[in-house]
Amino acid sequence: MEPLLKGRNLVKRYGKVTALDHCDFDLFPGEILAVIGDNGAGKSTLIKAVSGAVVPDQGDVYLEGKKIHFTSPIQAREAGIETVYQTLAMSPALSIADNMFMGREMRKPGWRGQYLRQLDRPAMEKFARDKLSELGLMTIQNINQAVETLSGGQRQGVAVARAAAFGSKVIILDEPTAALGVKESRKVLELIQDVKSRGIPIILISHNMPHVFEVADRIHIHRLGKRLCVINPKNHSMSDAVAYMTGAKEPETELEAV
Ligand SMILES: Nc1ncnc2c1ncn2[C@@H]1O[C@H](COP(=O)(O)OP(=O)(O)OP(=O)(O)O)[C@@H](O)[C@H]1O
Repeated sequence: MEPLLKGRNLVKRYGKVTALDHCDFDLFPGEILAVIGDNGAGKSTLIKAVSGAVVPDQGDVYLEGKKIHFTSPIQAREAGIETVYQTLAMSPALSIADNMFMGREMRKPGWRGQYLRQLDRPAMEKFARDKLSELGLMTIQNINQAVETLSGGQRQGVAVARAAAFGSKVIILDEPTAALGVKESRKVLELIQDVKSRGIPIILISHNMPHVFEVADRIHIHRLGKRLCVINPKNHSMSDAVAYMTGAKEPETELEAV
């Protein structure tokens, strides 16, 4: 099977620091791929390099087999790759519906939308409500509620719903459960499974091994700027994964147990 998103020989240097050191990457259709690694291993840089937030110094990125050259995250978004960063990039004072759109607002039909740029609020609210209910997030009662009044888990839910609404090909989640409690993390993990069941592959960066082992189909282990190996969580323990990550143990082959 051909990877949906593929990176080959990616290099990114920041001065003397090599954040990506001839790194390969593969995401296959329909899978949840976790990316794990120690602090500073280069996980965020890798994800940025495949989603247009960083332009690699060397190497190639392919989407559906075609070479791509994203020079901004907007281009990646337009190609169907949505990223939810840890910081969420939401406007707390704006409503849930407004946050769902952020730069992709729906305009009224006809001249009022085209010339006066008037927003089609009822259509936007319906779209936001539909997307949240598709992902089982209808505990949120009021779509016009400001995002700052939501709990951490609900906010993360809105961010994932936004990504799922617009990310037609790939969704990238950077530490989606890092700031959440047990119950809220559970909801986000369920959301991730829901998105997968709708056929959209997910890249999940996380330091939380139980969460990674619960949802991932494959685990890309990153060390010193490159892919060390890819493991199948069914055939490896969490302590194996941590040992590979930290260098306490070496895998037998790069694509071990894919
Ligand atoms: N914009 C930048 N300028 C300079 N150095 C950077 C920049 N971004 C990342 N780096 C460096 O590149 C290396 C890899 O960083 P990166 O954030 O990709 O790691 P990470 O695996 O995501 O780490 P963490 O788990 O701590 O978030 C680090 O040494 C980091 O200091």
